[in-house]
Amino acid sequence: MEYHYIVGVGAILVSTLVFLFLVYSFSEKRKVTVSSSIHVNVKESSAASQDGGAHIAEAPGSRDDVIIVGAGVAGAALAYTLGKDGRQVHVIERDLNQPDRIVGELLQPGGYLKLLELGLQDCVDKIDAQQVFGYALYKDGKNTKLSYPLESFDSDVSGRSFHNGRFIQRMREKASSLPNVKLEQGTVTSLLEENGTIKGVHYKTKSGQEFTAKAPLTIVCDGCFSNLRRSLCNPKVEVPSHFVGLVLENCNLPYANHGHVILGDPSPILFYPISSTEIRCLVDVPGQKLPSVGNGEMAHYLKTVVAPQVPPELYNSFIAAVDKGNIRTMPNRSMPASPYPTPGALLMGDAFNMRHPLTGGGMTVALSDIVVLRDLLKPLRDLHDASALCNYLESFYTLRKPVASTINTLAGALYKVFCASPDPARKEMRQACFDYLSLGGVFSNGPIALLSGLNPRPLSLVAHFFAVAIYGVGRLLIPFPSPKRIWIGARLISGASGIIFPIIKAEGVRQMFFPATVPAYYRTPPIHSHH
Ligand SMILES: Cc1cc2nc3c(=O)[nH]c(=O)nc-3n(C[C@H](O)[C@H](O)[C@H](O)COP(=O)(O)OP(=O)(O)OC[C@H]3O[C@@H](n4cnc5c(N)ncnc54)[C@H](O)[C@@H]3O)c2cc1C
Repeated sequence: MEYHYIVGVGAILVSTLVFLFLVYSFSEKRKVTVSSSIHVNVKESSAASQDGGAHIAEAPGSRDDVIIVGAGVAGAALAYTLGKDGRQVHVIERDLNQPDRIVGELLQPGGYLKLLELGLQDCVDKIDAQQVFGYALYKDGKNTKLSYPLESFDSDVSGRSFHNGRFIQRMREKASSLPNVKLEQGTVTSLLEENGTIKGVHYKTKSGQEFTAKAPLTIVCDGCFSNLRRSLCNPKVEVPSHFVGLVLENCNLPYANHGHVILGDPSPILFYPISSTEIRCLVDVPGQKLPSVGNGEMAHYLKTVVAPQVPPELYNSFIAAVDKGNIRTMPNRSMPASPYPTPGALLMGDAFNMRHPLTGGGMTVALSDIVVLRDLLKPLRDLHDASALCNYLESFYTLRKPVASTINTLAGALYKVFCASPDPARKEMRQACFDYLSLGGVFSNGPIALLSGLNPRPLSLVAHFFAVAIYGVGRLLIPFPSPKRIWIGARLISGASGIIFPIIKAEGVRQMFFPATVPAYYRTPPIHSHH
């Protein structure tokens, strides 16, 4: 064990030094320019303004400061936050009934800290939410427990898992309890654009009536299937896999109040509690195509391929859940943030940025972004000077990066490492990752602090990622390196680089590692805003 520790510590040191050197030389060579120009995709959004003619009624009482499209996790939290800061907020949500979905059920402790900062922590009360204290990781019949480093926090600080719809309903109620927040049911059909500035939205109520709502700032939070983001960003969506969701009843998790990740074949299987009596199981199915639920292929797949890999304590409940037949699926989408800063509008939540849900990071990123935006908007009394505001808010894209890019990169990289592969180098990397985390101490605390959002630092992420790779190589080469082992080791390192560097590149090297060198970082609030 001691020898493993020494290899591990050496691996961390070497990886940090090598990475610092690489980043330094990369950033010297490549001057990444962050465009400060205002880019509006006029073609797409002008269609919106054309039909914004006289036949559509203007919503009554439109003295709103902010329109929020969508009252999901991001929209509801944002509505409360801006409402509390005294803004007149108009939220338009397609369906105000309690959602029933398999997404957004595990809030990492870092996300809970953001709820605290926003004063929304009571939204996880009274919904039978379960505290989560860490993860259990399973591979080939072995398992290891990874606790969140929560020692220095109050006892209420932990992860929370719950029914997503209950959580959202609590946040919607809380937002609409503020007199200056108006929550309305309606479907936003398009953005209202005039000369490159977004002035509001067109929306339809359930009865088919069409309205226009106007406000100096429109924040689009219409979620992962966003229809409205097209004119506000360059959406490059990838769908590496799907999650298949089941609810297990009448069983206990091997580690109570922990998430369980099975490093399965072909890819990971997750379990976590969503109430005092229910356990969510999410089975990752790689690729674009899913076995059909309708014709029984999915049940067959779950019983023959997945069930044998489920921990024995959960096996019977897993089979019972498949037999019961309430099988839900969702695409696992990932999309780096790539906004066109547009006067009068902003994207937030999944409409803006997505990452693989393996690490349960989506809500934490959304809530963390809301804190950044709230702090930026706070000094502004008036939001009417759209272009000055847009210019100022470009700093948002850099200020959010340390947290968002760490969580995003970890999700993408961990998903790749955790998938089974016939390639011996990838197999070594996966095993090295499991063994590295099993070492405990700094080897598990560092990565779990990243995953939980408690300490999301990009440099720490890269250091641990390459430490895992170097640890894997060290074990291959010590004590007897053979040519074959050297070859596998070299492929392991190149494979690891091939996983993480493209993700970091998409996140933006400079914004991620040197945010203070991005000019927009220093934008100050516009001074003269006219009323
Ligand atoms: C399978 C899966 C599992 C996940 N698990 C987790 C997890 O455990 N932990 C975690 O932190 N994250 C998880 N995520 C990610 C998380 O669900 C999202 O990051 C989060 O829900 C984003 O919030 P949002 O407000 O952007 O979108 P949503 O919560 O989806 O809200 C969007 C809202 O907009 C409304 N809307 C859409 N279009 C319109 C329109 N035109 N007009 C009006 N309203 C509209 C919708 O009705 C909806 O209420 C998971 C994602 C997936 C796919």
